Amino acid sequence: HDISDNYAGTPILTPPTLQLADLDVACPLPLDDHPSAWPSLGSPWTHPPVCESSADGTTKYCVYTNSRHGPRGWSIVTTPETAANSVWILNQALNGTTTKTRLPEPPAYKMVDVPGKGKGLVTTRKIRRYEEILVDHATLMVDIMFTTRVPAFLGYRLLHAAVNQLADAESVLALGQSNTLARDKIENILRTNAFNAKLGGAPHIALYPLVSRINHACKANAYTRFMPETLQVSIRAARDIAAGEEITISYIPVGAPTSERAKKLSTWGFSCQCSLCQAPAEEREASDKRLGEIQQLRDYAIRAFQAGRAYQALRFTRQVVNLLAPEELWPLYAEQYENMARIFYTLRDRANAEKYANMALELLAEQGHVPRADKREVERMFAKFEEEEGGRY
Ligand SMILES: C[S@@+](CC[C@H](N)C(=O)[O-])C[C@H]1O[C@@H](n2cnc3c(N)ncnc32)[C@H](O)[C@@H]1O
Repeated sequence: HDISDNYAGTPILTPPTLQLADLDVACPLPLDDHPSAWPSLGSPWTHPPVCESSADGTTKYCVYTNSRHGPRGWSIVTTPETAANSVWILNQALNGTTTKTRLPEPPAYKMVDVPGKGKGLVTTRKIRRYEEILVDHATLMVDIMFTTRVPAFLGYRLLHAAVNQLADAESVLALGQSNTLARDKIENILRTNAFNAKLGGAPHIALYPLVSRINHACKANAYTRFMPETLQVSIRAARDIAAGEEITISYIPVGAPTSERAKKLSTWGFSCQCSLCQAPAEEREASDKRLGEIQQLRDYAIRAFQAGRAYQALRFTRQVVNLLAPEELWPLYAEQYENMARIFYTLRDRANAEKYANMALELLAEQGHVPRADKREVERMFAKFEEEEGGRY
């Protein structure tokens, strides 16, 4: 167990994992491209599946499309089993779950050309901290194993079918393509824009065409939140955002110094034009020094905690908290408060454990990660500590 492994710690864009709940629904039988399988009465899919086999012949991967799902249609490239296990998403939509988020009209954002970055989204009015700016649907999802197991030229055929069968293929085809490794247009679009996600318990990549227009910043003013029950992604403001300001998210976990950031961002094939990456050398050095110190103290705190030196862990964690504000590391507060709660909990200091658990939960609730901060959520957090640290002290 790792002290940083808590539910505040979801990285901002190194795309978080969407874990679909094990729902108790009747599973349709896996459907593939066998001639007897289509037309299929009452099929959840609007097109007959198109399939290819893995190079070793052991696994079939198919394209499944429901062109009426969401604003642009939904295509998945996956195994017949995962597709069968994912039909409940479509049922959820029919039940109205997906449409319950009503965002104010007109939208609070618009797409513009941003010098040096291609397209980007800017706000059309002032946005309050934690306010929801937009909600987007997964439009294309691809099993990660498919990308390595099916021979490339056959794989590209399926990817193109998956996009062409969408109601709005253009929303995908028009996306940025800045990856240097890709040999195919859709592969490039996926490499430039997709998030990691889980579908039916299996790792997939997922494309959210509107979210994909949001550029990266090291001190981002917005963050992503996943809604596993609908596979939607919501973008919320991390701080107050002025009208006309560009909306940004961090593509990598926050808090890394310049050289580490450059290395992580190099997979997107761009040299970062965010304010911190472009800051004068002295400013960048000062920031790197603080970020290095924070990284080190977070590490010390974990090690002290794991070695049973709780008071030392507490001291390091307090120092971390004091260093977060100058670097605008807002996403890390809830995580650090939760760590404080965890340490006090293992020290059997119930009053302080509750105080910090509440501080963490209030932030998480405000940010939309948990439904509310109340006694039940505090008890859930403590039960998690008990499970993870039980018997350690
Ligand atoms: C997910 S897309 C973002 C939207 C993209 N600008 C577009 O025109 O569709 C990622 C690509 O945007 C560009 N980009 C994103 N953030 C950037 C930044 N901070 N500086 C420069 N380019 C950036 C890079 O080309 C990157 O590969």
